[in-house]
Amino acid sequence: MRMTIRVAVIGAAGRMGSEVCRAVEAAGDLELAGRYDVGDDLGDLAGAQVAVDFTVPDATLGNVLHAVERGVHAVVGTTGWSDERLAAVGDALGGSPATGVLIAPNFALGAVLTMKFAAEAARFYESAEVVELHHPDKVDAPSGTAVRTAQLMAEARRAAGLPEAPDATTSSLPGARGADVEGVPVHAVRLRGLVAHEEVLLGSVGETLTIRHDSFDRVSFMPGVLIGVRNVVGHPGLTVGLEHFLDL
Ligand SMILES: NC(=O)C1=CN([C@@H]2O[C@H](COP(=O)(O)OP(=O)(O)OC[C@H]3O[C@@H](n4cnc5c(N)ncnc54)[C@H](OP(=O)(O)O)[C@@H]3O)[C@@H](O)[C@H]2O)C=CC1
Ligand SMILES: O=C(O)C1=N[C@H](C(=O)O)C[C@H](O)C1
Repeated sequence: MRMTIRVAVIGAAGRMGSEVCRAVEAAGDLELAGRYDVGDDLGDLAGAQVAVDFTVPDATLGNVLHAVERGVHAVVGTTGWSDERLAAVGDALGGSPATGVLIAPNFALGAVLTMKFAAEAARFYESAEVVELHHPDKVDAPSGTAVRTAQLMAEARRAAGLPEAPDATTSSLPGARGADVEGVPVHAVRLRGLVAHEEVLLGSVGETLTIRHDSFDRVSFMPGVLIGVRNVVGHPGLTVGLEHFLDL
């Protein structure tokens, strides 16, 4: 029989954090030990074994370090992770080698598969662009998922020796061609009514391939978050991306 895992949620009053609290409370093998939001003292994280963080890019590193220093595993969905910030987590884990941290830009299983399929397909096409579409209350652009998708595609294109994608643009309004993520243009749409959506566009002469994922409800992220919580306990060190817990 599986032991109950005690979970603390940081950002518990937010859109994702409140959904995570509901999912943890509904899971028979998990116990919601504590809810924390802005201004709260994280203290001992209510004796939790795993802290789940869905806060803001400026707060998440501090929260993760707080957890790791106390030997509390962390599952992190907050975006805005740079190589420097990831390295800081790695350094902290050096002093707490039994602790695991999972940082994933997207916990929706379809979004994880989209990233995988996009990376797989990228080397076969001349042109590659990413469009992400989100609710207008999102504070960062482009989305962490879109940046990761573009990075994976760029890596695959480089490995295959593909040249730069064709683009004859010589004059444009600022932003018209999107953000340049390692040579892959990423476009961000903010629209009331949307939740989280991504389209990967690939093209060669005479054909295009579109890979699209839609999260219509934040409940779509919960199976992935719970997989993260259950697996991070047995995976010491830093894991980036839920795919590593899905045998992908
Ligand atoms: N990986 C994934 O699958 C997903 C990732 N995300 C990411 O998760 C993050 C949160 O998204 P979302 O829930 O929509 O955002 P919300 O703004 O709804 O929630 C964030 C919550 O964190 C609180 N908060 C801010 N600072 C702190 C702090 N220092 N300590 C504790 N709590 C704090 C906010 O309080 P206040 O509002 O008062 O500032 C708010 O309640 C974003 O980075 C988003 O991109 C979102 C969906 C899926
Ligand atoms: O803010 C959101 O809503 C989301 N953020 C994550 C991201 O930036 O990739 C994941 C998902 O797209 C929803």
